Amino acid sequence: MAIQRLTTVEDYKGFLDRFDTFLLDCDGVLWHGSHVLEGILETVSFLRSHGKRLVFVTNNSTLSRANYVKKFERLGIMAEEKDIFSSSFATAVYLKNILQFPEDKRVYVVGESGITDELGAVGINCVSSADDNGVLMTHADMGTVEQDPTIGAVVCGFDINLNYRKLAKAFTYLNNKEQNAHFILTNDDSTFPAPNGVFPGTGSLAQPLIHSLKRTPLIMGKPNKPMLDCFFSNYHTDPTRTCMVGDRLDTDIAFGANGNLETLLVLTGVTTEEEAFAPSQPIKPTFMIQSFGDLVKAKDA
Ligand SMILES: O=C(O)[C@H](O)[C@H](O)COP(=O)(O)O
Repeated sequence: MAIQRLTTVEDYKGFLDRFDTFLLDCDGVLWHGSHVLEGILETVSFLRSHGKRLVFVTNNSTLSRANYVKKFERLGIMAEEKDIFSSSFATAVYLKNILQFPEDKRVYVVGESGITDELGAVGINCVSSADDNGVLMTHADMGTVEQDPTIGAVVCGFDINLNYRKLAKAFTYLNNKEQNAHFILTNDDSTFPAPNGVFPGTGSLAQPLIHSLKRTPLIMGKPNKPMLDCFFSNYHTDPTRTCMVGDRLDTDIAFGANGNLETLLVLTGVTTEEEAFAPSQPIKPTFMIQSFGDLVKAKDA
């Protein structure tokens, strides 16, 4: 099916009339870091005033839902925890409900507070790697990294303070065949969208572990099945009236397509128009728009 390009006020109005619920990716759609993209605040208010439901679906694991609420508020967007669905939350739900993670085991977290907070909120004991932030490792230290029999899983998310000491610990826990700890990535994004371009993302940061262990981790985030299953068990939306909006074909648009939803690609993030239209591109959005913030122009229709 050809991608429907939305460019006129009539296109925007026709598009909005088709849906009641929008699942919105965050980085690259709403904001870059702490910079809200043009027209987003107005579009969010306009959609809500017309009874549209907005759910924010993000692979970014660095904040808990409680802290996302604060971030949204700081940026001028009202949101409640129930409106936010993140890869950290999905990881916590998965460990608790699907793996029934044992109470006497702990999770070693290579990542930021979003993961430890969400795991803690469902009663899972964590060992945060944040204690090793900025702690350099020497060759002599290599003999000091010890096994920890209480570790039942290692969860890796985005970690701006990733270092060799954290990798050495995660490797040691995961390499113990008897312990057989679960290996979970919050998401597999190759790049991380920032205000001035893209940087290595969670999937790239986890490569040293994947390569050295020769183990395939379970990947929670978009577009993978665990996130999808977790989403549909937590939110009951009519799939025919729900649209997934994102800036990446390989995560957001694939996520929507895997859930049989229609999709809208925005061009304010990672995927370019050329990539989306490339004949060799297997993942195609239903719709494409320059920016989600353009939709407020439907007011004038
Ligand atoms: O590497 C990452 O963690 C991701 O690139 C990033 O956090 C993506 O978040 P999203 O676009 O799903 O909001």
